[in-house]
Amino acid sequence: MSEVLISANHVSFSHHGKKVLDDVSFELRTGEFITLIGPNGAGKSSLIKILLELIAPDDGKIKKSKYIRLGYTPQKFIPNEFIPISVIDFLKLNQKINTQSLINTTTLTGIETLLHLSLKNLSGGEIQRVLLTRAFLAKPNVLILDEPVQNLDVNGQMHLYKLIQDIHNQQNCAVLMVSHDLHRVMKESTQVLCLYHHICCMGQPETILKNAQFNHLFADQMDELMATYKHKH
Ligand SMILES: Nc1ncnc2c1ncn2[C@@H]1O[C@H](COP(=O)(O)OP(=O)(O)OP(=O)(O)O)[C@@H](O)[C@H]1O
Repeated sequence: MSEVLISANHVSFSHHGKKVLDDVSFELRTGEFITLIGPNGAGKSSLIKILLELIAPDDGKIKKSKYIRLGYTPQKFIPNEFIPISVIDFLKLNQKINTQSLINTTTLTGIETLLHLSLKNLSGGEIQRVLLTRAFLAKPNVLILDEPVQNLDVNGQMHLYKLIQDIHNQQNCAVLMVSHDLHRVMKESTQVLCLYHHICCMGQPETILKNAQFNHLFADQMDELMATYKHKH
C-alpha cells in the first residue's frame, strides 16, 4: 500500500487581492512521479512554496509524512553578490555529506570541475546543475523540482531529466516536478496535475490528453503533442 508523503488539502492563496490558488487538493504518494503543468501565472510556483511551507496559504492545510526527506530546487535562485560562497560550501550548507557521495553525485550531474568556483560566477545552466546536485545529496525520498532544467541546452536537459527519472526508479523517490515540456510530461509522469489557479484535471497522462480543459489550455501545442504521443504508443 503506497503511503501519502505530502498533501495539500483545500489550499487557497491570494496575492494583492488576486486569487492565485483556489481550493487545491492533491496527494503525492510513494512511487509517484507527478508533473505539475499549467500556463504562466497559473500558481504552480506558489503551490510549491506553500507545500514547502515557505509561504502560508490563506486557507487549507499541508500535511507531510514524518518520514519525508525533501530535496528541492527553486524556480529562481540568484546567488548573493555580497556573500561569496564556493560551490562545495553551498552544497554542504546545512547538510552532512560524505566524500564518496559528493564525488559520485557531482560526477553524475557534471559539476565536479566547478566545486571550488564561486557560486555567483556560474552560468544559469551551471547553477541549475548545482541546485539539482544539492537536492540529490539530501538523499531524498521526495524531490520537489520547479522547472529543474531551465537554462540548460538540449543535451543537458535530456541528461538531467534522465537522472531525475533514474533517482525516481532506483531510489524509490517520489517526484513532484513543474515542467512546460509536455512531451516529457506525457512520457514519464505517473500522474499529471493541470493547474490554472484551481485544479483543471489530474490523472494519468492518457486520461489527461482526453480532458477538455487540458485541450483548451494547451490548444496551441496539441497537434504536435498528439502526433508524437500516438507515434510512441
Ligand atoms: N510574492 C509575489 N509577488 C508578486 N506576485 C506574486 C507573488 N506571489 C504570487 N504572485 C502572483 O501570483 C501569480 C502566480 O504566480 P506563480 O509564480 O505561482 O505562477 P507559475 O504558474 O509558477 O508561473 P510560471 O509558469 O510563469 O512560472 C502570478 O500572477 C504572480 O504575479
